[in-house]
Amino acid sequence: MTRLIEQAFELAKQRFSAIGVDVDAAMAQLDQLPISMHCWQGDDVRGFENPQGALTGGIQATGNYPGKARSAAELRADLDQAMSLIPGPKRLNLHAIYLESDSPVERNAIEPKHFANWVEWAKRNKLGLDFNPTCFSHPLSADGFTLAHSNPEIRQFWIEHCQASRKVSAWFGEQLGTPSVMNIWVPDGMKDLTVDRLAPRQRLLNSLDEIIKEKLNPEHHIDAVESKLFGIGAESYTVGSNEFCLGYAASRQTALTLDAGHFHPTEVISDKISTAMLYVPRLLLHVSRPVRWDSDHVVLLDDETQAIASEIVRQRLFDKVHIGLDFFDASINRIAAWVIGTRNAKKALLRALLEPSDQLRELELAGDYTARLALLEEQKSLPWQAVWESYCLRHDVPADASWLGDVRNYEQQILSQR
Ligand SMILES: C[C@H](O)[C@H](O)[C@@H](O)C(=O)CO
Ligand SMILES: [Mn+2]
Repeated sequence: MTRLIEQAFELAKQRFSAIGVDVDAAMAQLDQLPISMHCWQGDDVRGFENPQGALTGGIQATGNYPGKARSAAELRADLDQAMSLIPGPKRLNLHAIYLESDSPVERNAIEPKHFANWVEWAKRNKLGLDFNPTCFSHPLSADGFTLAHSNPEIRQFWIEHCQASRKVSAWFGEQLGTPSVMNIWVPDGMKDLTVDRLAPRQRLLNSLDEIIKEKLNPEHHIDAVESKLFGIGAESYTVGSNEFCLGYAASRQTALTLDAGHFHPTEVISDKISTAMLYVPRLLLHVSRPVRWDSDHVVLLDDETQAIASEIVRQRLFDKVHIGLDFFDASINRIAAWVIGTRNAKKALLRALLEPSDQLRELELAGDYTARLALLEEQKSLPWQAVWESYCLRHDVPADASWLGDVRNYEQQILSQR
């Protein structure tokens, strides 16, 4: 098998070289593009603060596949398993509710020490960490408002949670030598007709200003804000809309988070990257798959995932776009969900890196749209898969679907005992 893969790779290399693509350079670039895997796929966004509590905030993990992680140690073991089947660099994106403590800790009192095991694990596995305050699944978010709440005490509680989260995030960056991107997403919104659409937005803006006012070292911590169109129970009005977050990120020069599931069904974030990059210093992507709505299905190697990857590569946005995933599927093996989604995101990046972008750009500039379309379509069937398989072998992970056997074994031996 290995010999066949290497032979196919050598032939593929020649085919790509014939269209001016340096395969070794493409693979080297892929090695510089970590994907931040989201911890919350492993336990249906429950966390370890109050795992029995309800998941609120208008998001939902549907399905009841057995074997979800019940503790941070189990979640780390599951991540180890998933990561061993995904080639190349990875990061982990943590939510505040994944803290570890012997006694209850209020959200506004979280500290770096509550995440010490995660940092140790990340060091051992040479991973960067990213972070998120958790502004949902809590009694003080029960009426659908947090940072935009009309009650100043509740608002202050969430401001303090986000401020405490920034300290945790900056500590991750300092400990691991790579900045932690901290994404602020709030579920604030209204189910029905909303009379005052301005005041909550004014309050959210003031809260965010309060949160980011302490300057932190950008080598350790990056602030990002994530917009949304609607959530379950917040169908009519979302305080942190796209316009709100784009305006906020542009005026405060924070990063902007674009989630593939947070727009109208025919809108795509691949087309938003180039606009946003004109106004904000950085982007965080939540690569996801909406099916009819923000359903957070496992990422496929589909047209939009490819378009997102192509946009990053064509515009050489390697240092400005942070790639994260955001899906939570509880209807299939959760580890397989991570592996499928992350491998697909990486395949899309590799395919984008194997594109003769300069040639295509020249054709476009010359107005030769016929050749542009012809080459774009022909390149889809170039032997990128041979390069992918060789890339997997170099990283000592299964090149083909045989990774599923590893997941099945783990399921039998570990998950079935939970
Ligand atoms: C759990 C995440 O913070 C959440 O999915 C958020 O990023 C989001 O996309 C909400 O719809
Ligand atoms: Mn998201």
